[in-house]
Amino acid sequence: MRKKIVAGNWKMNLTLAQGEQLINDIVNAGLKLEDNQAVVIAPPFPYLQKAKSLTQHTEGFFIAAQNCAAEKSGAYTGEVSAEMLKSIGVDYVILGHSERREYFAESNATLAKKTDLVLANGMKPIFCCGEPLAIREAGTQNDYVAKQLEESLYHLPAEEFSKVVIAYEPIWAIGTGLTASAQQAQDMHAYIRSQIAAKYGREVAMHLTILYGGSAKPSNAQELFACEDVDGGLIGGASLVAADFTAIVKSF
Ligand SMILES: O=C[C@H](O)COP(=O)(O)O
Repeated sequence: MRKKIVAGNWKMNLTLAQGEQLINDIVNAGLKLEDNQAVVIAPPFPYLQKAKSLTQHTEGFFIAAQNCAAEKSGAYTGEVSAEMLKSIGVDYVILGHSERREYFAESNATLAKKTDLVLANGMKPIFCCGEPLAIREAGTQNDYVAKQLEESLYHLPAEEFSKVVIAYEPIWAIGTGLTASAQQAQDMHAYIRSQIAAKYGREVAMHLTILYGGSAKPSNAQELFACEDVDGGLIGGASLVAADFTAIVKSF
């Protein structure tokens, strides 16, 4: 059975005290997760260890970093390496979020390097892809996303690729209140799965977890998660409110 994930990407929000409160509220919400369901919390770097210690005894909870360096180690002031993240117990690393691509000029080639480092350190990448509005309006979103996957991931052998989680996040839906319709999400997720099947075979594609991200909230999560190829969500704004985030988790 495919792994289902609801991941909360806090982005650059909350103080440590607020984050601690939020995690405690989520952990104590009495969520009943099935064996194939996971909750992933992605706080800012300084809170990762705290987040780990608050969640490590709760079944089905994991921690993600929001980014990592493209180099292994050395004179890169301000950077955080994959090895460092592994050493503090991080499970997943979000890579290629559209905000990183746009504001920090992360290219598909850079993301290929980051993906390799995350995998080499025994963690799982949550690899983000998705098109801007102009591409969606031009109707070329499939080609755009296919290129992102090809240039950052297709160098991986099947065994390594199988550890990757993909998050489809149409940029026009992120933080805008404009959610992709369940049909738009399903169409893209099915397309991604078909591309992966063509590259890595049906078995790998059927086991691939593909998350949807972009203004997901309690009122639309159920409809989105009911889609055959949508295996959960990467949640931004709604992950900062315990009641909203837990309601989304309950929509599995
Ligand atoms: O990583 C999360 C996505 O960017 C979605 O953010 P959002 O739920 O605030 O639209």
